[in-house]
Amino acid sequence: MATKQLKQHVKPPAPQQGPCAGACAGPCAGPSAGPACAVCGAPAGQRCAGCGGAYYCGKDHQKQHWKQHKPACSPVKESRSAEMGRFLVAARNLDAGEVVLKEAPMLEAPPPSTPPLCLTCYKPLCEATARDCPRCGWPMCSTECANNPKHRGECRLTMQKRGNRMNIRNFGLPHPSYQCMATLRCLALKEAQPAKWLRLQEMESHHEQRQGSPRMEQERFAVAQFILRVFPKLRDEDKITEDDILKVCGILQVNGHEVPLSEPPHVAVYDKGSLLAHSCRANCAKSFSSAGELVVRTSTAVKAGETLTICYTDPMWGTAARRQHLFETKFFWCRCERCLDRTEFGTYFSALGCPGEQPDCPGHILPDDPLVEGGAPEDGDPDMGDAMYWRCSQCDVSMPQGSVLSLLRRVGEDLAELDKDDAEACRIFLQRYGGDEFPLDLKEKDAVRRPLLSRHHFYLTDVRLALAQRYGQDGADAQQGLSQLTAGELAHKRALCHQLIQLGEKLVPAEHRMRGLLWFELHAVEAEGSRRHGLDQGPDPDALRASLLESRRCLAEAVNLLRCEPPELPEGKVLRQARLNLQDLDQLLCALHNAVGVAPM
Ligand SMILES: C[S@@+](CC[C@H](N)C(=O)[O-])C[C@H]1O[C@@H](n2cnc3c(N)ncnc32)[C@H](O)[C@@H]1O
Repeated sequence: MATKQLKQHVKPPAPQQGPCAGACAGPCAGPSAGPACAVCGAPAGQRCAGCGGAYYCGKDHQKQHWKQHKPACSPVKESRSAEMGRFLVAARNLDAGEVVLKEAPMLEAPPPSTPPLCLTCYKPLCEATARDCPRCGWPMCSTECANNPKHRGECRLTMQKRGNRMNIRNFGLPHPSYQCMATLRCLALKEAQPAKWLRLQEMESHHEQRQGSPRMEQERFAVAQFILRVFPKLRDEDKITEDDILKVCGILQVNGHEVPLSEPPHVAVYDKGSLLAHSCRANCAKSFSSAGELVVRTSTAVKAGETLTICYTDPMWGTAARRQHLFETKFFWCRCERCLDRTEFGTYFSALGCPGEQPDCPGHILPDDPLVEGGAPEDGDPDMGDAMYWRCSQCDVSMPQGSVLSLLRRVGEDLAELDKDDAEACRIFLQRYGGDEFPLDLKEKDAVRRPLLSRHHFYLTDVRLALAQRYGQDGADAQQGLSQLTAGELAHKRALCHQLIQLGEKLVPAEHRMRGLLWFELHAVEAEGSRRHGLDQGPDPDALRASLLESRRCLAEAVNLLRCEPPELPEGKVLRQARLNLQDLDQLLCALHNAVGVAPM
C-alpha cells in the first residue's frame, strides 16, 4: 500500500488510561496500559484511523499489518433487516464530520434525456464537433474519449450484438438512444465484468412493485424493446428478455445517484454507497468529488451499530410530500423518526397555526396520524383520508383533513405564482401566511390576526431561503449589492440567515450545503454591517474587531460545512471564495492588531 494511502489511516492515538486511572502524567505505558500492537504486542501508540479498531506500536507495524487488516478496516459495516433489506451501520463510534465512505462509481452513464453528447465526458455534440467512434459509430468528442474505458461497454455490445455501426445525426434534439445507455452499460457487465454484474444483480430492484407503474411501462417501450430491437443478438444469442432489462431499469431507479458534475446531471451507481438507507433527518451528508467519487460524511455523532442514513428525497418538503415521493420512487413508506414525530423535532415544519377562538392560542394544528397526513393512506383505503382530523396541540380546535389539504393547496398555488426574484412580493407572502413583520415599507399591508401556517412551515421556509439569498444580488458584485440594501433589509437578511441556520441544524443537520451557503451570506452581512458602523460612528477599533471576528466565525462555519464540495459546483466556488475571504480577514485582523494593539482573535 502506498505511503500516502497509509497516512490517511493514521491518526494520533486516543488518550489511553492505564491501571493508574490517569494519575500519572502523560500516556501510561504500564503492562495493562491499553491496547497492544496488532503485530508485536507492544504497547500501542497509534490507532488505525479507518476503523479505529486496530492498534500499532508505530508506522512500520501498521504498514506491515495492512494487507491482513484491510478487509476488516472500515468505519462502516453491512447489516440487514426484514424491513429495510441491506443497510450500512457504524462499525465504531463516529464523530460528526468523519468521512465514512469515499467510493468511485461502479458504473456511470449519461443523463437519460439528452441530445447527443460524448459518452465519456458528457460534452454536448454538434455536427462540427462529433467524431464517430471508429469501432461502433457512437458520436464522441475525440479519439481519446472514444478509447476511454467508460465507453467500452456499449462499444463492444454495438460491435458484437448489433451487426452494424450506430448512425446518430440529429444533434441538438433529445435523442432516444441515450435513455437506454445506463441499462446498456449494466448489461455489458454481464460478460465483461461478471463479478460487478453479480454485485449489481444483488441490488434492490423492486421489480414486483414496479409492475404496471407508468415509469416501468415507459421503460418497457423506450428501453427494453428499444435495446432488443437495436441489439437483436442480445435476445437471439444471449437470451436476454424484456423482463431482464426491466429488472436492470429497476436497479437503476432504486440505486442510481444523480451526479451534478455535468449539466444535466449524469447517473452513477456505487457499490457500497447503494447500501445507505434513507432517513428524512439523515445522519450523513453525501457529496461528489471532482472525479465523480461518492463522498459520505457524518453530520452528527453516530454510535457504533447505528444505521447510517442519507436523504433520498427533498428534506425541505413537508412530511406528506416526502413520504409520497419515497413511495413512488423507492417503494417504501418512510417511518423515520422525523416522519413519526408530528412536531418534526419541535419545528412544526408541516403544521398549521391554530385558527381557534381563544386569542393568542400558541397551539399548532397537527394531523392525528402523521403517517396518513397528506395523501392516500398507506394501507390503500382511499376513504380513510376523509375521516382524518387535524387538531390543535393546545386547545380543542379540530379541522377535517380535507379542509387542511384545500387550505394548503391554496397557499401552494400562491407560492407557485410567486416571483421569488421580487423581494417585496416575498415579504408580502411571508406576512400574509406566516405573520412575519418587517420594519419595512410594504406596499400592501394585510392585517393578519393569526398566521395560517406554523412559524417554520415548509412553504414559508422555501420563501425565506429565496429571500435570504435574493437580498443584495442587484449590484455588480456582492459588496455593491449589499451596500444598496436599506438598514431594514440588511437586518432582515441577517435575521433570515440566523433563523434558517438554526432550523437546518435542528431539522436537517445533513444539509451541509444549505447551511454552508447561509453562513457565507451571513459573513457578507456582518462585513457590510461593520463597514456601515465605521461610516456612521467613525473609527472604533473594538467594535470593528468584534464585527470582523463575527464575520470570520461565519466564514469558518461556511468552510467547514462546504469542505467536501468540488470546485466545479456552485457550492465549491463559494468554498473557494470563503477560503480567500478568510485569508483576507486574517490579514485585516493582524493589521488592526498591529495598528491598535488589540488581540487579533
Ligand atoms: C438504495 S437501496 C438500499 C439498499 C437495499 N436495502 C438493499 O438491500 O439492496 C434503497 C431501498 O432500501 C430500502 N430502504 C432504504 N431505506 C429505508 C427505510 N428508511 N425504510 C424502509 N426501507 C428502506 C427500500 O426498499 C429502498 O427502496
